[in-house]
Amino acid sequence: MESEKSQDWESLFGSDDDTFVNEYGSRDEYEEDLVSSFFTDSSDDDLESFDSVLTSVDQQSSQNDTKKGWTQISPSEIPGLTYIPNVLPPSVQDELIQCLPDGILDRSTGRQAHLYRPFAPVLQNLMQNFIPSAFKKQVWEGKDAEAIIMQVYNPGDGIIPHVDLPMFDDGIVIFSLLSDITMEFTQPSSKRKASVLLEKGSLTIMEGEARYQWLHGIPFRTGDWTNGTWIPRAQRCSITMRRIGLNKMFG
Ligand SMILES: O=C(O)CCC(=O)C(=O)O
Ligand SMILES: [Fe+2]
Repeated sequence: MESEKSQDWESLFGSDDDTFVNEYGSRDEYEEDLVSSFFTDSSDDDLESFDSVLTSVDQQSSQNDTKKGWTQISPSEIPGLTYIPNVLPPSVQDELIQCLPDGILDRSTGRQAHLYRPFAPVLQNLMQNFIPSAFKKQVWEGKDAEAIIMQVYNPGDGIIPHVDLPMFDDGIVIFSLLSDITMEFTQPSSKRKASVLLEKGSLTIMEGEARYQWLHGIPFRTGDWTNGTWIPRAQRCSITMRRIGLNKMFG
C-alpha cells in the first residue's frame, strides 16, 4: 500500500520556509526535489489486500467508527470549509480524466499522485473558470495555483488524517471526479469530527481553521454509508490545487 509520503516530505523539507531557502539554492532545484520525493507512483503490491472479502469488514467498521468520546458535528460548523456539489459537468470531468498518464486507470490499487507542470490547457481552464473568484481574490490574492496534483483512488484506498504541509499557502482546492468518497475532518484538541461526502463533480475548499487546525483524511475502505445505505466506491480521481509561495521564497 502507498505509504504516507507527506511524512517523508516533512523530514526532507522541514516545516518552515527558511529551511527551504537554506537547503535549496534555486526554485528549480527545489521544484525538482519536490516532484521526485513526493509525487512518485505507488507500487502494485498488496493487490490481494483489497479483496472483496474486505467489504463486509469495511461496512462494519465504517458504521461503528464513532471514536470514543468524540463529538460528531456538521461540516458547516468547521470555519473555512466550503463544499459545493455539482460544479463540474460530466463532460468536463471526462476531459480532465484524459490528462492522466496512460494506463493509470487500469491499475487496481494504490493511491497514485501525479504533479502537473506545466499545466495542460484543461487544467488551466479548470483553475480559471471553476474556482470561485471571491476565494481566488481573497485567499490566493488573485494569483493562480502553482501545484496541481491528480490522484487516483481505487476502492480500498485512502489517505491518513493529516494537515497539508505548511509550505503550501492557505487555500487548498479539491475537485472530485468519477466516484463519491467520504472525507473525515478531525480536531484532536476539541475531540470533534465531521464527515463530508465528496461527490463526483464537487469542489471542496479548505482555508484558515479548516486548513490549519483540522486534520483531514479519507478512510481506507471499499465503500461509504450514505443515508443508511452502503455505497461501494468506484475508482475516484481528485485534482488538488495549491499555492506554494515560491515567489515569496525565491523572488
Ligand atoms: O484526494 C483528495 O481528495 C485529497 C487528498 C489530500 O488530502 C491531499 O492530497 O493532501
Ligand atoms: Fe490533504
